[in-house]
Amino acid sequence: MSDIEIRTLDEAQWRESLGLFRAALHALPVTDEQWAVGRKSYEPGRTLGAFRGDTLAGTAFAWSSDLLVPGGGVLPMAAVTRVGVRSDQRRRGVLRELMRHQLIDAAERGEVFAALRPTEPVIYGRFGYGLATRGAKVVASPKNAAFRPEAPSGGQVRLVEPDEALAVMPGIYEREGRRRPGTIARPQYWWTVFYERAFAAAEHIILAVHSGPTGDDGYLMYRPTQGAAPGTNATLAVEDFVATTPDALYGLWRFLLGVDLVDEVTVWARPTDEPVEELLVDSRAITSRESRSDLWLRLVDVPRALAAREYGPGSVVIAVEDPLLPTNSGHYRITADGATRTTAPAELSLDVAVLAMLYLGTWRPQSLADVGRLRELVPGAAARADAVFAVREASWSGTFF
Ligand SMILES: CC(=O)SCCNC(=O)CCNC(=O)[C@H](O)C(C)(C)COP(=O)(O)OP(=O)(O)OC[C@H]1O[C@@H](n2cnc3c(N)ncnc32)[C@H](O)[C@@H]1OP(=O)(O)O
Repeated sequence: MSDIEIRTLDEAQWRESLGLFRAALHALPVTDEQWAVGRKSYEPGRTLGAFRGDTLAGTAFAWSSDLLVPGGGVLPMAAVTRVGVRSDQRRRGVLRELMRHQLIDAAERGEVFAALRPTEPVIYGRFGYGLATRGAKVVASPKNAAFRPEAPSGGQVRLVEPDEALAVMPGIYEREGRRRPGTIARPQYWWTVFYERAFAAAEHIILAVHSGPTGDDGYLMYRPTQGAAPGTNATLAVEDFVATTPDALYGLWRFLLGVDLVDEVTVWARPTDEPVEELLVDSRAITSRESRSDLWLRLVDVPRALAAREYGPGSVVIAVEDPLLPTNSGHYRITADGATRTTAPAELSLDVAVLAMLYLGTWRPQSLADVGRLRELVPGAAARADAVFAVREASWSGTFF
């Protein structure tokens, strides 16, 4: 019997919970001024507190969001964040209780997925989360970045102030930014944390909106950093880059690489399959492309999740093990026509966290079988599953939370 009690925290307790989370990340508590904006980022009913006696020992939070899956379906998802346990309460099961309650709560709300971005990759696999998308950090040197004559010319780019940004960017994101599997809904609370908070603190951020033939269709948010030594140029660090049409995407790249007095442009987490180098006469103007972890996914309702996505040719029967949410455990037949429970013998056997790694097509079943993450019970089944789970373009999330 656990000595930890999990309760849903009310509004009066949110600030203490945020203080605990920030302390877990070695940050100071928020000031009154910061809290005036920060409190607006809390969705009611979704902050959990773990109590040992009267002590708030740990906390976990989630926003109601959704996930776009291969084939275009959009299903409800808990976007989990602000997870922390007091340093003097650690490694005594507080996180385990929080995760268990949070997943049961998500299931009761009808959420098909939960997702997060961990501080450390070793933490969440045991709760059924797996790395489901990867992103590319792209670094460019504008000095050598001459564009090929056939590169898309792009439309108009205009710099905007915070008020206009907040009026147009959420709409652009929903209309234009949700095409790839792995992209998630950004609730109003998200815009509060990532934009309103930065605007209120007068942080140095620049916002640029791209317009094409049908209106606003992309935008950038970046932070310029002045070089430390006299006479050195700035670095532009892009943190949010939204565009779906190639014209908006490459028009924004053209704008970025054309800003004066800049030595380096870094773009955080673009999809891994965008050939930016091919815009340029000298492909080495893209000085590095680093693959990074993006979204960690948890299938909360495995039957609904499997039934929701589209599949490639072939068929395979998988056995899924989910000790934390045992109703998910069982055999599923997956074919180009869909996925259903079955009593047929399994050909592959895997943990629910490994299923999350396959679900958006980022990892091939065969390559995970090769490293022992899933078991091939029938020879050739993993290779068949490669074709079944394959996706047309790389899945990607691109939203930090
Ligand atoms: C989505 C997000 O918000 S990510 C942010 C996560 N928060 C942080 O990183 C802040 C700093 N760290 C912390 O607050 C805590 O150490 C936490 C939340 C990571 C872990 O909380 P704890 O209460 O100590 O975890 P708990 O005791 O429930 O551990 C559960 C299991 O995870 C393991 N575990 C927990 N944290 C870690 C870790 N950092 N590294 C390795 N293993 C870990 C435990 O050993 C235990 O293993 P077991 O399944 O073999 O028994």
